[in-house]
Amino acid sequence: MKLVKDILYKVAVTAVKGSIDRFVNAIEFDSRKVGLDALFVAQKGLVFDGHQFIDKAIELGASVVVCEEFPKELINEVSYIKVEDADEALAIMAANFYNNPSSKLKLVGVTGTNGKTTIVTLLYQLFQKAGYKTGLLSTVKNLVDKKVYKATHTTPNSVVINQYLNEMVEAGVAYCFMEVSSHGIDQKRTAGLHFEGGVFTNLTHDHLDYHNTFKEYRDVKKSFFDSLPKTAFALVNVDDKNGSVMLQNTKAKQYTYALKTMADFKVKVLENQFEGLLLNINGNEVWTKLIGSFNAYNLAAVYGVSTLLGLENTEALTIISELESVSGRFQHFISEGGVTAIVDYAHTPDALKNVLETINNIRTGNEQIITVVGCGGNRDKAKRPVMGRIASQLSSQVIFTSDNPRNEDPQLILNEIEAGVESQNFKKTLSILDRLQAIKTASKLAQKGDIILIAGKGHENYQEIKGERFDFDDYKQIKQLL
Ligand SMILES: CC(=O)N[C@H]1[C@@H](OP(=O)(O)OP(=O)(O)OC[C@H]2O[C@@H](n3ccc(=O)[nH]c3=O)[C@H](O)[C@@H]2O)O[C@H](CO)[C@@H](O)[C@@H]1O[C@H](C)C(=O)N[C@@H](C)C(=O)N[C@H](CCC(=O)O)C(=O)O
Ligand SMILES: Nc1ncnc2c1ncn2[C@@H]1O[C@H](COP(=O)(O)OP(=O)(O)OP(=O)(O)O)[C@@H](O)[C@H]1O
Ligand SMILES: N[C@H](CCC[C@H](N)C(=O)O)C(=O)O
Ligand SMILES: [Mg+2]
Repeated sequence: MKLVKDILYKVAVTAVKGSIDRFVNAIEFDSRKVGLDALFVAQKGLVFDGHQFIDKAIELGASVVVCEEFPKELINEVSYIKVEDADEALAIMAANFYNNPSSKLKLVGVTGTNGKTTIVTLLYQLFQKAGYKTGLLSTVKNLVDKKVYKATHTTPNSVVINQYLNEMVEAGVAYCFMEVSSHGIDQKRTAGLHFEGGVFTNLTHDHLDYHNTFKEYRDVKKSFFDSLPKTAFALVNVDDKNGSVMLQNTKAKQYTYALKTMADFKVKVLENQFEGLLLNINGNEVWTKLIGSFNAYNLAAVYGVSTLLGLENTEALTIISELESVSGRFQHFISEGGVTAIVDYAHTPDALKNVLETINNIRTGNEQIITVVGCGGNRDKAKRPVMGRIASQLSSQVIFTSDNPRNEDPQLILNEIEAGVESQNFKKTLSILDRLQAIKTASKLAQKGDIILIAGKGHENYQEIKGERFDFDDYKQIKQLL
C-alpha cells in the first residue's frame, strides 16, 4: 500500500479532483489488469486511447485515476488527477511506488541501433566475474543476479522496470545494465530513473516506421543524454558522427570511445580471426573470444564503462579476455562435414553488412558464403530492399525467406526485399517462404569449407505469424540439419 500523495512526488500535476490522501496497492495502465484499490493511468497509445477505459478500470476497482483529460462524468468515491504527460507521470509514479530503486544501485543505460544487447550482456558477465551481484534488462532476458526472467521488450514498460530494479535492490544487486531502446525513450519508459551512466553505440537505419525520419530517430536517442544528471557519465562512440550530437546538450561528464578517432577509450584491432580478436585497448594487448571488428567497438564500450564505474584497469582487461559471446550474436559451430554455420541477430542493414564483411574478411580461401535472411513484418519497410541488396552483394548465394511476418503477407515482404537486388546479382538469389525449407536448402547447398549465415532472428525461439508465435530456433534447426 502506498499513499497517493507520495506517489505523485515530482509528477507535473495540473489539477486534482478528490483526495490524494489515500492509499493504493498497485499502479496499472491496462484496464484489463486492474484490481481493487489500484491507481489507473490512462495513456494515449498508438492504437487506443486509454481514456476510453477509465470506466472499465473503475468498475474493476480502481480508486484513483491519472489522466490527461478529466472524464465528463466524475464519480464521487474516485480521485482524479490530471497530468501533462501520462507516460511520464506513469514512469515517475512507478519509481516512487517502488521507493526509487534506481538510486540504490548503479544503473547504466545503453542506447543506439546495434550492439546494445551485446554490451549490456558482456557488462553483466564482467561484473559478475568481478564478484558483484549484477542485474540485466535486455532483449534476450532479464536477470536479477542469477534469477532469469523472460524478456518481452528490449526496454520493458516503466512499471516492470521498477519492479525488477526493486527486486534487484532487495537481492543486494550493486550494478544494473539495461538496454534503452528508442521506443522506450519515446514512450518515457525510462523517465524517473536515476542513471549512473549512459552509452551510445551507433545510429544507422532502423525503426523509421515509428520515428518517421532519421532526424527524429536521432533526436529521441539524444534526449536520453539530455536527461542524464551531471553526476552521470555519458560515453559515446565518436567514430559514429552522431556520437558528438549525443553530447551536445548533456550535463553528464563526457567520455569517448573509438577505433579510428582519438578517444578516451581507444581500441585497435591487431588480429581478426574466426577464433577471436586480438585487441590493443588503451595500450594493452588483450585476446578475446568475440568475433568481428564491430565487437571491438562493443568491447571498447565495455572497458570504458567498467573503469568509469571504478574497476581496476588490469582486472577489467583480464576479465574481458574471459568473456563469452552472447547467444544469437555470431553464434557458430563447424559441422562434422566441415561446414561452418553462423546464427546472428543482424536485422538492420548496418548489422547485416558488418556481419557479412566480418565473414568475408576472416575466411581463408574460396569458401562460399550462403546467407539465409528475411525481414520482420509490421516494422520498418524501408530497410527491406537495402538488406536485400547488401545480402546479395556480400554473399555467394542468398536465400531470402520469412523472418517474423507478423500480420503482413510474407510473399509481399519477400518481394520488397528482392526489389533491392541489383541485376548482376539476381542469379545468386533464391526465395523460399518457409524458413525451415530455406535453412534446409542452405544446408544442402553447402559443401565442405562453406559458411552458412542465418541472419535476423538470433536468439529468438519463435516465429510470429498472424499474431501467433510458433516454436522456431535457427540455431537448433541448423545444428540438427548439419
Ligand atoms: C509500438 C509500440 O511500442 N507499442 C507499445 C505501446 O502500445 P500501443 O501504443 O499500441 O498501446 P495501445 O494498444 O494503443 O493502448 C493504449 C493504452 O490503452 C491501454 N488499454 C488498451 C486496451 C484495453 O482494453 N485497456 C487498456 O487500458 C493500454 O494498456 C495502453 O496503456 O504500449 C504498450 C504498453 O506499454 C507496449 O506493449 C507496446 O509495445 C508493442 C507490444 C511492441 O511491439 N513494441 C515494440 C515495437 C517495441 O517497443 N520495441 C522496442 C525495441 C526496439 C529496438 O529494437 O530497439 C522495445 O523496447 O522492445
Ligand atoms: N557495435 C556494433 N555495430 C554494428 N553492428 C553490431 C554491433 N554489435 C552488434 N552488431 C550486429 O547487430 C546485431 C544485433 O546486436 P545486438 O543484439 O547487440 O544489438 P541491439 O542494439 O541490442 O539490437 P535490438 O535493437 O534488436 O535490441 C548483432 O547480431 C550483430 O550482427
Ligand atoms: N528489436 C527489433 C527486433 C527485430 C527482430 C526481427 N527478427 C523482426 O522480427 O523484425 C525490433 O523490434 O524491430
Ligand atoms: Mg537488444
